[in-house]
Amino acid sequence: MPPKRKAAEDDGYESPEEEALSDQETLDNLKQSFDITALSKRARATHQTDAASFLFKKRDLWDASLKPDHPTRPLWVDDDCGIILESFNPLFDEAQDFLINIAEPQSRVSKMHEYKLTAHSLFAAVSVGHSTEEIIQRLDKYSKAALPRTVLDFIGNSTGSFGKARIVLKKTLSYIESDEPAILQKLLKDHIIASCRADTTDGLIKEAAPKIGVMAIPGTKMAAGANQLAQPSTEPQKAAEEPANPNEMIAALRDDDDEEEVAQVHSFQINSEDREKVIKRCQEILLPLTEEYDFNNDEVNAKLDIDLKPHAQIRYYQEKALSKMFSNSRARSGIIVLPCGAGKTLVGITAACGVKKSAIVLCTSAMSVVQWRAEFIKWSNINPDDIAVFTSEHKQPFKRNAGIVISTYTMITSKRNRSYDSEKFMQFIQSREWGLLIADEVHVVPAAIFKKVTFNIATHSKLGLTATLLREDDKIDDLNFLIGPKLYEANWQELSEQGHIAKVQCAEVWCQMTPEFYTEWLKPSSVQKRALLSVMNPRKFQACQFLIKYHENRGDKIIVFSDNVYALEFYARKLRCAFIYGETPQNERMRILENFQHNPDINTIFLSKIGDTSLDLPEATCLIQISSHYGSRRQEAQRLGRILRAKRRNDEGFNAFFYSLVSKDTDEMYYSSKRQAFLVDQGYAFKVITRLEGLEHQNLGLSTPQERREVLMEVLLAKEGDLAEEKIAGDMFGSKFASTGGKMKKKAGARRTAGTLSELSGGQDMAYIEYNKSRNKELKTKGVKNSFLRKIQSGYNNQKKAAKGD
Ligand SMILES: Nc1ncnc2c1ncn2[C@@H]1O[C@H](COP(=O)(O)OP(=O)(O)OP(=O)(O)O)[C@@H](O)[C@H]1O
Repeated sequence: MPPKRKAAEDDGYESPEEEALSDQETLDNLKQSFDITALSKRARATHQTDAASFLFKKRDLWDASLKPDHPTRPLWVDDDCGIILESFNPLFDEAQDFLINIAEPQSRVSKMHEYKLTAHSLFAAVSVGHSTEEIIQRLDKYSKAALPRTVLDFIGNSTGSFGKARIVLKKTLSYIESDEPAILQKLLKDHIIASCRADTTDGLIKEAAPKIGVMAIPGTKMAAGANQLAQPSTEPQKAAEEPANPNEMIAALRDDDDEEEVAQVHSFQINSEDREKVIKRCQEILLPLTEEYDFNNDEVNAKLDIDLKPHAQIRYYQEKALSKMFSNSRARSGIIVLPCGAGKTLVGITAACGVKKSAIVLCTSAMSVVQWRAEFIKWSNINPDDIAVFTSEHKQPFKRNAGIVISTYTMITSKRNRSYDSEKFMQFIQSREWGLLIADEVHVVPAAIFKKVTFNIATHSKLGLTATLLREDDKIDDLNFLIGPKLYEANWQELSEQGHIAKVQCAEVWCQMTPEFYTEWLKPSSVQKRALLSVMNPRKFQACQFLIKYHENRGDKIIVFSDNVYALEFYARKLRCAFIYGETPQNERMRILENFQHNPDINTIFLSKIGDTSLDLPEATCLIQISSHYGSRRQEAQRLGRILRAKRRNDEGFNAFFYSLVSKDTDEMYYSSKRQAFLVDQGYAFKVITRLEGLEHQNLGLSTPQERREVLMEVLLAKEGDLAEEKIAGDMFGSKFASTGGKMKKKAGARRTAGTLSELSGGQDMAYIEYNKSRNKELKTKGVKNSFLRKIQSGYNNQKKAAKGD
């Protein structure tokens, strides 16, 4: 055996010699690597000060540059712009608040969070007011080691060119605006941009810059605007939880007014029809424009009479997200990422109340359109007649000068077979300017579709809403250009700890295939046939029936999801439950959903993938997935979202349950771990249940060989149509994903631990997280009614005062 290297040279990575270790040694080493005491011993032997640093590749570099007080600092930055943040560090909260502004969260498991600095994240950082110096200075403050040269260069190069110029509409005319005239001169040297110039001014247009709104005021308790970030609070979490007194904030603004000099802003006008061309060109020459709407000064478009109702109190994270959009009394286009059920709809409605101009909301399905309309009426004082719904069933525009249109991407973009009424409605949309476009579930919208949307809708600002900025086809970056940068992304675990979304126990239940089904599965056949055999596995059926009984007895309301409609119908009929899929008429859907919500005898419903998104069923507390779409992380997260909004989430010890039933030794196992990757990155752990205790003593369906053979025969005789993916009218994106065949970006696999059902449901040593009820109450009672909107307005009033020279 070759001599082993000395411990002092051991860098934690295998050398060829080490690969030759005997099996026993490898096993011992493996055991050791999971033993924290052994890790510490090993670290001491190699003269290291902590247990983990030797695990990182760049140890030598970090050894040389580690700061003397590094244990008190919360993060590591590697030279590929990766950042690892310790969530147990006392500076965690403020470091996290900062990182969320400048970097992309990659993974946020319980002890370590991973971020990455990207050109887009730095662009977003600059667009919400961070300077290059501030980013470097704060990153250095939190870093355990000196920042690598490559990182400094990357930040310098990216921020040096990003966000320096913006495209704004003033009185419906388009301007390129900047605080630095040199930037505009540089742009005008480009012949394409120069050819799009519309004004004949000699030089540049110069005017007083608008006052920065309340989000940028030092000492503001709530907002996470630029200045607040520049001067971090020592109690960031507290700051987030306690809504500020609006009067104090307005006073702070006034004090501020007296001291500051009036800054200048420079601009030149471009032809409105050349907007896209200029935006594209600026991206090509690495001077991308931010897009902002000066809605307060838009006197051309009619004002929309809309405000939040007094009972609407936006939560701190919703306000944080919105403050990124409205931080200088203008509406900045971009994307807000909040977990499913965290209230993206109210964020969109609040944005519409802030802009107070006609707005258009685009959703992925007609069902979401209905829900958006209901939410507008619930949360805002808008006159219902000012909301026009544009779907295949409704095509009546609003009558007054300003209003809201709610529609689907399909209605706006598909030209084929448009009826006369649809054509008329489209003309209505195309003939006017919109203050705000809200793009719901924006991650599913293909770039080509979104281009059609922007072509059809002349809008001053765009707000994209999503829970998972994830696409299996890796085209997510397109959104940065089509809508704008990501403005905010919330932390799922934090919101669930605070009771805004439910705490969920996730489990993967392995179901052995019955011999006769597995024999068929092993035979050469189509992917779809094998998939159907896996879903229709009688043991999976029994597991599903058992879990339904178990959870109904606990008082849960259960949604069973199946992508495969054949299986959906079979399971639902056999278990005498209602089911909804694409072809279920709207009124029947509503009847089933209403019964599920209010009828104590209807506790389980079956849904096809039409229920994946936007379905607001706060009664649901348990979710069972029997068939799903390949390895789609997006679908897994969205399905989980159906129970994150559980009404009972603040009951003491309450947990929602998410089960994925997987037929053992089939493709389902592979896809299941892929699907879980995103949720694992959000800090969820999946337990694997290999045996459902008590299942054998239950009187379950498909228990006789005769019954099982019959089902097998049915499956084998299933027609092509029964195997095919469900096509949903209005869901133009589902088929797109089918074409990816479940292929996806390489991502970390799921973290799985062994477990039993009783452990999950609290029978054994499950550690329930007790929701802090009083804190949630406190959040509610201390919320300042419509304070956010008042702040937008107060920022504007101060701006007007400044302009008048008050
Ligand atoms: N500030 C708030 N105060 C009270 N209830 C709220 C607030 N924000 C959201 N909710 C409620 O939370 C639930 C979930 O909100 P919503 O449907 O907007 O979630 P979502 O983020 O759009 O989810 P999904 O991505 O799954 O569509 C709704 O019942 C909504 O009324």
